[in-house]
Amino acid sequence: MARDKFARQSLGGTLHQRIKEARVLMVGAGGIGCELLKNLVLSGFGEIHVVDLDTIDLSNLNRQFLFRNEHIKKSKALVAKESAGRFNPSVTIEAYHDNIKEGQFNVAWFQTFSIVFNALDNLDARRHVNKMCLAASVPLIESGTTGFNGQVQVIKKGETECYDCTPKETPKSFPVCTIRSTPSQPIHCIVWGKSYLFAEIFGTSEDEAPELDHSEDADNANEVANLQEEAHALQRIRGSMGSPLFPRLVFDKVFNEDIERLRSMEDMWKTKRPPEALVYDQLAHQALSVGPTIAQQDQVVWDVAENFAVFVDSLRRLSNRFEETRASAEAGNAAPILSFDKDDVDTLDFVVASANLRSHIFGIEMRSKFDIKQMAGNIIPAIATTNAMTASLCVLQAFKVMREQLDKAKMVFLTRGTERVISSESLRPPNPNCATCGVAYATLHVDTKRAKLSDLVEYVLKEQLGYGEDFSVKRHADLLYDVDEDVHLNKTFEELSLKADTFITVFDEADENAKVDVVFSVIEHEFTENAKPLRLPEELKIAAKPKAPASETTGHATTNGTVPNAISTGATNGTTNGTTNGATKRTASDAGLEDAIVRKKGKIMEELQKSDDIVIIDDANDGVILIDDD
Ligand SMILES: Nc1ncnc2c1ncn2[C@@H]1O[C@H](COP(=O)(O)OP(=O)(O)OP(=O)(O)O)[C@@H](O)[C@H]1O
Ligand SMILES: [Zn+2]
Repeated sequence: MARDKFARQSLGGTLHQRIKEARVLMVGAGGIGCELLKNLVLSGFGEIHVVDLDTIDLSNLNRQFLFRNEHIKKSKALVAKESAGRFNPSVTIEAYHDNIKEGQFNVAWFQTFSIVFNALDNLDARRHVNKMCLAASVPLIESGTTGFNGQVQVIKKGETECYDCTPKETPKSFPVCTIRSTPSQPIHCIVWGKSYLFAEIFGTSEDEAPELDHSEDADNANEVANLQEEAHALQRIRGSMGSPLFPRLVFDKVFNEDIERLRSMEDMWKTKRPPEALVYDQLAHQALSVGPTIAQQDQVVWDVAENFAVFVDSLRRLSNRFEETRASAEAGNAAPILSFDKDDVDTLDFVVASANLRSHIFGIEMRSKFDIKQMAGNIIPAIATTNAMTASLCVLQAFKVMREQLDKAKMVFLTRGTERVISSESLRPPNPNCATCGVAYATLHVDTKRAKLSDLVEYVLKEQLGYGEDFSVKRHADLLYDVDEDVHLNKTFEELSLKADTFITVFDEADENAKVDVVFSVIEHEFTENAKPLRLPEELKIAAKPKAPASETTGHATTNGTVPNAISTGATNGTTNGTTNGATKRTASDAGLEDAIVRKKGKIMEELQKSDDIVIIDDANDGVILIDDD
């Protein structure tokens, strides 16, 4: 019996053949990627390319099941290829231990794929692949999970929303004054412990902390100046590290002196409870009865004396480590710096105790070490089941794209706590004002040694594409040309470093009928000597910019930078989406099922017609699986 008999029966002859001939790209071989690669291999996708820049970590093993203990520190992409390859020897897997943003993965390379799968964990890489798929006109299946939530989005140039069509939330940050002067929640005190106190004593200065938002500094200039002075004073105390007085000096500064100064600013506390400074000697006395194992009790909330004991002890542990690094720095190594790491118990204990002491001062609820570890490490637990379900939904959506049934493809959500675990929404059309997909993509063949910017401006843009006088040409934010900036016109592409795979964007600034922005990707090309040294390889028709303002997006896709993708619990809208009433089922011929099987399945198909839920039927007799997720 042919190995792929059941796959063929389940998928239908046409789709099965397409899958076999497909060349697909999977970016990211982590939590979703491992599951997805297994699914792709077992579904019989003919050629799968896997890109991942990372190596395997111990913490990946609980859910990234293509990896085992012996693979730690090895390339994720290469090990994933090795492990998944064994599931189906007729599938070819190519692995790249590299960043997808590298130049070798250019538009021409993306164009060689039938479909691309994103299994990434960050906005930047996701946005990059989104743009490359638009430029290469390849469909993209975007996915992400966070805890129990998952999401799959089908993106096709010109037909659906792209990843950038709905704005994504940037990582959470807090105004400096909230963290340094007026905390009101445990997270404010945790960020203070981690990004201010720990950083000032053992690391680099707080200015570099991503959690701190300095945009309101100008409005609070006086207080910001005071806070800077406090930080400098703390750095002076850092000089006495190693002395037995060090814990007392730090404690008195941040939990007493600075608090008394804040408390004296009466205006600040008219509507809030003023902070209450702590006294070192009092707590030192109470802490005498605290047991030595308190720091190991991570599920209980420690009282003030217990937090004090852990504060002093972790400060001592960290100071010793710092001194050791300083000694080796003097021996010629890098300057001593410790960084916060949720898995480094000394740094975690210090942040937990400092945050809780500060919470106590401001009348904020204290938290357990376990909770603070999650919050300080921005940890949302990754759940293997969510990854597995999301990866399978990616493949089901890919089937629709490959059947050329984009109208049936859906944005799919996984949520917990709602009536339906899986819900879906129709794909939306592109947002005409999207800066990523509301533009035209084109390639430009160029002999970069001979072609000048003037060839692009005069010959291609004005003569061939009909641009007027008001337009500008940029590479990222660098202005190369506009009507007032013509200094580069006589320079060659090479002189302007416009090498292969560079993107050049042309912005039409005409008052009337302006064209949409065009993104050209430069492709190095050889021309005969007399020919123009650059040309458009294909005819390019550029649409006019839309006139109406963008319609309000309802913002179902929100992302929080650390969270892998466009997910927010409240927004997945589980119960109202994903109605499947009236969904048409695959016909027998479409499915390509053999006659006998169709007869056998007649009853099941009838059942399917009645059902309005996702159905997966496994027939134990002949192994046929009918999957319907319309
Ligand atoms: N620019 C990039 N190029 C290639 N691979 C990338 C890029 N950015 C992220 N990745 C990969 O995407 C994968 C995402 O997987 P996942 O979200 O499970 O993260 P993880 O690092 O494996 O786990 P965790 O972050 O939970 O410890 C990772 O393996 C990561 O290396
Ligand atoms: Zn878009």
